Amino acid sequence: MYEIRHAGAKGLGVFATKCIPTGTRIMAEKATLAVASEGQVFAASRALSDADKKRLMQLSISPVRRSSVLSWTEAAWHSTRQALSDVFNVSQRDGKAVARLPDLKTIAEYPTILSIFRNNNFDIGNGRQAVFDQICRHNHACVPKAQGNFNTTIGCFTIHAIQPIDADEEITLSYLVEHGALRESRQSRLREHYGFLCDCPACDITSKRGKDGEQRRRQMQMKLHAFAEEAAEREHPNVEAELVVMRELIQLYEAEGISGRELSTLYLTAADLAAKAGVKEEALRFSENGLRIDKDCVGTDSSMFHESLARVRAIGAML
Ligand SMILES: C[S@@+](CC[C@H](N)C(=O)[O-])C[C@H]1O[C@@H](n2cnc3c(N)ncnc32)[C@H](O)[C@@H]1O
Repeated sequence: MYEIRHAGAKGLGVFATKCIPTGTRIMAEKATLAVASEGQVFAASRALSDADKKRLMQLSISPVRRSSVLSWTEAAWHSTRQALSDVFNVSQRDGKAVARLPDLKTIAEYPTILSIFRNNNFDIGNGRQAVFDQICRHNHACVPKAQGNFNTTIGCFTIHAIQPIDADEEITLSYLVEHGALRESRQSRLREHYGFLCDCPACDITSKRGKDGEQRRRQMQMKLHAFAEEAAEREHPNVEAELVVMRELIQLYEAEGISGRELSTLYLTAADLAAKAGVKEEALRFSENGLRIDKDCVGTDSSMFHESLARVRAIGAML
């Protein structure tokens, strides 16, 4: 249902080859390389098979990072540290074996490997980051068509359509953690981490869509701030007031086209508040919406979906 092809100035991208309905699992892929910290990238890359290493080296590098951030000093530091830890581990194991020191070619390509890692890694939970062969070809959009989540049941990172996708349309993900952020903050994070300026419809503030979106996001921020300040001053939670804010936030998110687990979380929080406030019908409706969106984002085989299901059951028990 997809193909990887050129996406203009963005490099390669992933495109739908037919209409993809919301909730479809577009990809499920095992990591080529997964680490708990950047310091482990060098060792992990050395452990790859030739075929995996070749695929890793074909992923994209940010021009910004290649030239200014990564240096030979960094490469030398990581490789020396790795060499020392190899010697230490091997001599720990059998007392006499000689560790294989990295050759010059391996050290020379390390800045490239680290650049590739930084430009392509996804959070897979438990403090680990991973790169993937095909999933890493998805480009960013601030209001994306798809979402990626790690599925521990199948040990794969999955990509699900969170909006209907037309044939030939690009399948995009958001690289950002906070989806309701204002344009300036989104742009500066993307520039700093990936070296590009986003020109997605939400970032084009010369258009009505972009201007309206920015206004909605400003409202989201204001509501969240006002709410946090008020909550900090209160001794007991004001369930009704929290519910009002949640309803407004849901409306703003939906109007902006932000879907995915950000929205299901809002719905489930609102369902919980509605149940506590004794607004039964709304609690049921919000629970249903939250669970449906979650199912669309991760699938019923995901532990994330089962956690939400347990939450909905707990809400049901309050009614
Ligand atoms: C994870 S890779 C995505 C796939 C990449 N385009 C490729 O050719 O393999 C991230 C890189 O893609 C490019 N990119 C992603 N989204 C973009 C966007 N909205 N505008 C411009 N460049 C983008 C940037 O160079 C970024 O550093």
